Amino acid sequence: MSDENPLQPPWLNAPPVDPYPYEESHDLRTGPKLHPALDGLLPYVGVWRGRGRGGYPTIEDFDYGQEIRISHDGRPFLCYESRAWLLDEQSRPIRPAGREMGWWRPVLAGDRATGEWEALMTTPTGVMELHLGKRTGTQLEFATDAVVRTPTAKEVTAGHRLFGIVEGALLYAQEMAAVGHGLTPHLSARLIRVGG
Ligand code: HEM
Repeated sequence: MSDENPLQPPWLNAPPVDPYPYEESHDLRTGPKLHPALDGLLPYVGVWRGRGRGGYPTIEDFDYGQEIRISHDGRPFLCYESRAWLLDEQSRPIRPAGREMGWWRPVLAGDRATGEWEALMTTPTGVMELHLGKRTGTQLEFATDAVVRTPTAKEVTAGHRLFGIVEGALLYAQEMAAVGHGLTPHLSARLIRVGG
């Protein structure tokens, strides 16, 4: 065992680094060139805003607003960021709701996209879903291969998500198996492009 303090390594005296030197973008007109393996999901890259309706057998139905940003940095994966908030009857915000961060990864054969995708999606409520999916046209269907939860998270055991681009809008429907129920709808929404 070294008696060196791991928080005081000898290289700490090296010069400081410049800010992160690479670009990422949700706008295909700027930033790095989209990796060709992402071409199939090119219409998803952007910032989206819209409304959705949610529910579950155990809770009251609710309306929500949502923003989703799908971006890339030139490498063969997409970054997925979502924030949602609950809406009252006048579409005024009630409170923040689901947030999610994820990575969508095309499965490659050599350099070429196969149409199959992998996704890792994480929530601040302690749930991490690992999805396997397939693209058909601009439609993307994901189903969980595994769900990992922190000890205090709600019991989520499976998920299924369908994404599509319909007349320029992003639509999705999300089902989950949770708190003793099998796969049952939780969310569906329609978002329009507001950036990118
Ligand atoms: C647009 C994003 C989302 C919104 C607006 C949303 C909204 C809600 C609302 C309003 C509830 C009722 C409890 C509460 O008021 O907090 C709820 C419960 C729940 N949501 Fe979501 N949710 C979202 C995303 C997700 C995601 C991504 C997951 C999967 C990990 C998830 C899993 C659950 C679970 C397990 C419950 C608890 C059900 C129960 O205990 O009966 N939600 N959600």
